[in-house]
Amino acid sequence: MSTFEDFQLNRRVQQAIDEMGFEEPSPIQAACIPLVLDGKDVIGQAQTGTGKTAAFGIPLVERATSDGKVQAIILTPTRELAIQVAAEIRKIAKYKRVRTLPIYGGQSIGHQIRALQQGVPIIIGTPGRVLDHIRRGTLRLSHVRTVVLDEADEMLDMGFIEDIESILSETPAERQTLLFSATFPNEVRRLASRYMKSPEHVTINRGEVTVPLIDQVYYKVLERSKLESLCRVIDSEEVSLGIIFCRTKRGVDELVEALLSRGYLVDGLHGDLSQAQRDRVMKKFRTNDIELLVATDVAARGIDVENVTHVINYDIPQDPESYVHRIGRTGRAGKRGLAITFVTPREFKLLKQIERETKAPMVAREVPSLADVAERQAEIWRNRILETIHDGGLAHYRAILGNVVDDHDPIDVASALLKLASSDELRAREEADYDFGDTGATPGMVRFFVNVGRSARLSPADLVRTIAEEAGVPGQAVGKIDIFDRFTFVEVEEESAPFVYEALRQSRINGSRVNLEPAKPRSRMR
Ligand SMILES: Nc1ncnc2c1ncn2[C@@H]1O[C@H](COP(=O)(O)OP(=O)(O)OP(=O)(O)O)[C@@H](O)[C@H]1O
Ligand SMILES: [Mg+2]
Repeated sequence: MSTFEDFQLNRRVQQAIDEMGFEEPSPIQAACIPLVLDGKDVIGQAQTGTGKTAAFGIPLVERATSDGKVQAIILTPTRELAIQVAAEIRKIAKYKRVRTLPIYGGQSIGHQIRALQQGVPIIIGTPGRVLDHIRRGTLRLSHVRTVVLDEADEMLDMGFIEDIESILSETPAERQTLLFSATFPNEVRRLASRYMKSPEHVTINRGEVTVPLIDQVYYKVLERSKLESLCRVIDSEEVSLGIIFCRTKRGVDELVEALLSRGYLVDGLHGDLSQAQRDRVMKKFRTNDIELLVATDVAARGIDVENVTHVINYDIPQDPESYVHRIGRTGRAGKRGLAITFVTPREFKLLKQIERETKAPMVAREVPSLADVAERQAEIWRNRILETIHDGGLAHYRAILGNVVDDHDPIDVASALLKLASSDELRAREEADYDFGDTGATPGMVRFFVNVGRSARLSPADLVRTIAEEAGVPGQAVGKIDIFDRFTFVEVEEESAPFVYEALRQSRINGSRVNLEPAKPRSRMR
């Protein structure tokens, strides 16, 4: 096992690394730091969250001198990543006092020009803005010794390749070129040789591209019940910090709206927002002022936020690479995480392809019923209570309780406090927001119109039993059944009606589609 001392770094660089709390180099750092210090070209591949930034950042800072010229340029695919990489390198450079500067679109160019005039040895930028400065003559790369492409496979992909080539052509031919990513499709490796001189290939994650600390599960969902499924999944998980990925910007906006109106602490991130908005959202997420970040793939690569517990692919990613990077926003730097993927019937093939290519099995899970969610929330609260008792320090609160406990049953007192603390999260199920109106049923019952495809071929008795099973309610809760011609009606006890409704509103029995809706009184054919 190596230590950072083995690299015999400048005392002030070592001091900064110590202060960052890095005790020993991660495998990619152990392998790459000596090579980069040596001036070699490197293609570095290691799993998400394993310290690739410092693997190039440390040697760049170590080698930087103060001659007022740009010595190193790091290119990233997104503005957020440029900002983050700049922040990490600034920490490494804290005592050696090497200047760094992020330059990216959406930020005042004048401000960047003034900063560049001060002479900055390490620049971190997005390709578009870097090219902009080159064309204005405000950024000269003729003394660059090292170019880093972070998320290299993405940078050498269609959307960026021309810009990258233009930028590289501004740098000296004898420069050092470094490529880093968690994924390197073969065609990218081949392409990369055009820009590099006999590169060293460092691959840490042999065989497995995803991080073993990330548990991976999937839920089969129907397109139209996705939102409901998402809420149930979130409610039955203890999500302290999560990222939800959507395919489109519009999808992000719509989901943010829907989740906000249901009381979740969320905000959205995508490329159509102003830079000020993007900065504000990222800041809220990093400081845990929101619990859920809904984002497009703009947040899929490189973003490092501490303690992200869950990544949810609300829309399944379009290729295995995107999957690897998205789920890699959790399970970073040795922590555990859970990756959840929603898959609709049409997308099932894609899921299997992702599973095959990442060689990481995903475990199937059932979307929890409302009863499951209620039980999970009760369990979460019970655990919170036990932890609070265990942590102690309750004397102050005991004093506040005063003689309330003398005059009232302590269980009543505790229950009242739970009601207050859970701010209605645990409200009784019969109080839930289900008003089926007058369905013309026997008192105490709700009458549903059931539409079952013919191919299901169920006898009335079987239908009643199947409905109860699907909804997870007692058999006797689903009562009388009337069949008039093609129309089937069932009566369900009021208390069980929401479960039956939620479970069978749209589902399948024996492979045949079922549709259930509250009956209208006049359709009661007596
Ligand atoms: N040697 C180390 N010891 C402890 N923590 C480290 C070490 N190196 C890096 N880290 C921390 O680990 C986290 C992940 O690092 P980083 O963002 O560089 O990962 P990455 O490999 O670039 O991931 P991705 O592929 O997602 O971009 C960061 O918070 C970083 O500060
Ligand atoms: Mg990274």
